[in-house]
Amino acid sequence: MKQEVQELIDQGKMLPLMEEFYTIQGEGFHTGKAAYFIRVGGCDVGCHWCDVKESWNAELHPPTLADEIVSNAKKYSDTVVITGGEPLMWSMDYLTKTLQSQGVKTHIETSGAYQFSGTWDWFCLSPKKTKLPLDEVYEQADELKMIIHNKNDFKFAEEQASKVGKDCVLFLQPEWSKKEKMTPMIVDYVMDNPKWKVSLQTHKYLNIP
Ligand SMILES: C[S@@+](CC[C@H](N)C(=O)[O-])C[C@H]1O[C@@H](n2cnc3c(N)ncnc32)[C@H](O)[C@@H]1O
Ligand SMILES: Nc1nc2[nH]cc(C(=O)O)c2c(=O)[nH]1
Ligand code: SF4
Ligand SMILES: [Mg+2]
Repeated sequence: MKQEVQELIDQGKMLPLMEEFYTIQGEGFHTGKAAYFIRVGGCDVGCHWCDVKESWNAELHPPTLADEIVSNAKKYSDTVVITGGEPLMWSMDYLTKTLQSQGVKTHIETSGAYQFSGTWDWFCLSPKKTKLPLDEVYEQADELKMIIHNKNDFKFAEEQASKVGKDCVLFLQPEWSKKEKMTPMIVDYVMDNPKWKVSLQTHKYLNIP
């Protein structure tokens, strides 16, 4: 890669952009809210059930100027969701400051496995067993969204819930390929443990991005 491009990436002024789209937030606390999604490439957390494996190899996604991403995003929405891939693999400071300076709210979807950066109006933390969140990240979480793929994941969810702040909203979300089996178990679990809420990937039911 050219040195100038690498420098801009290091400064967070360029990011490997996989896709951007205006849709409805399908999951978690802000379900149902219109938002512009920015999907940044690169992830090595390695979830075997990941629903965007095409995002993993950052080299497949062209380095794109953050200023261009911002000027495009604000045409669509006053709320941007930055996801991936794993957005915290990259410095989010410049992108989020620029969005906020133009009156756009910044939301993130992250595993928390990389160094914290960015200024966030909403921080959704979705921890993974293969690469746990860094200690510094738990206190940032406005929302904890645990994916339930099998029964053992309830225990992991409780362990992770003990690490976030008391105002963090707690969600259990069925892993999509196991939803027929796990959703009824999540429903029972939430009725028995009402500090949790159910989150569904509603965009997949609606057949929207
Ligand atoms: C694709 S990830 C990208 C952001 C970040 N890498 C993360 O995992 O939080 C976006 C959200 O989708 C969730 N997710 C990914 N694959 C899923 C699946 N098969 N079923 C349910 N949720 C899934 C993740 O846990 C995360 O909350
Ligand atoms: N509609 C919609 N809502 C989402 N919420 C989180 C998503 C993600 O992939 O991060 C996502 C997504 O891909 N589409
Ligand atoms: S951390 Fe997120 S993007 Fe990375 S593999 Fe897991 S679900 Fe996919
Ligand atoms: Mg998704």
